[in-house]
Amino acid sequence: MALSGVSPNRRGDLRIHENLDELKTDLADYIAELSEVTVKDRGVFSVALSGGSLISLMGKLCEAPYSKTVDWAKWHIFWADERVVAKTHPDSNYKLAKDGLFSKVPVIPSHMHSINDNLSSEEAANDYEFVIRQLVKTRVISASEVNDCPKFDLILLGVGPDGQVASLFPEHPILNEKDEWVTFITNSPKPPPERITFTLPVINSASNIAVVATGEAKAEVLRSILDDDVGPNCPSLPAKMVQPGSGKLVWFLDKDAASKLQG
Ligand SMILES: O=C(O)[C@H](O)[C@@H](O)[C@H](O)[C@H](O)COP(=O)(O)O
Repeated sequence: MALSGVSPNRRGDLRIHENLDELKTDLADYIAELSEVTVKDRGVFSVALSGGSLISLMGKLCEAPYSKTVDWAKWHIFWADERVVAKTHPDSNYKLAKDGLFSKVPVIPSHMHSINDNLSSEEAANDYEFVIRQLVKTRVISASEVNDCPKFDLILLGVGPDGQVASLFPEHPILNEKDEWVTFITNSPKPPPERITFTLPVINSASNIAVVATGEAKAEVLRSILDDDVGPNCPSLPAKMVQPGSGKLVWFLDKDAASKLQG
């Protein structure tokens, strides 16, 4: 595997790549392997995605060998955050993932669990939580052994330059949400304003979390998130609050994004 560095970090494993091509290959290998192991174990693979650059960075999954070797029919796809717009709108994370990935591989359309785009933000969040609850009952999504949360097999996240993950933004009161699985915001600092998002307890209950960040514009915030010496000064960076209970956390970075990390 062409990596310039794989090192354990107190916030998870850091995989730092020489260039985007290496990162894309490593990310595709990682997802394909988790899919294989999980399908063998549970018969399904529940994966939740964000939007942004993550989707194009996952693009190799649609190429050989992954396009043929991954058991796409066993995937159940969710959105860790979604913009409350029509599914056909250019801002839709569902549309981004469908156009960029899932229209190119044989996933089962009914396994793409997108939000109901006919509802208000609040209703869409409640409805999405209900959908997830039903799928926990039928074991499509596992249940956490330690709390009342769903346990997704894999949650894939990007990071904003402000330390945002999913649609959890710095200083926002929903960072303290403990009871809901899915919540909503109507004042996102990044447009569009209306979004639904998984809450931190749901993200942190996943079996595996992969955070993917590339480019120099992310270097400063990644230092605040990952380096121990700057830790205490930035307590409310959402990406820093991604700390799985018993699951595994892996950071996929390119060398520009990792350029300010000290340790
Ligand atoms: O809907 C969204 O806005 C995304 O889900 C968001 O959480 C994204 O992942 C980050 O903002 C990073 O985006 P980039 O990788 O494009 O910088």
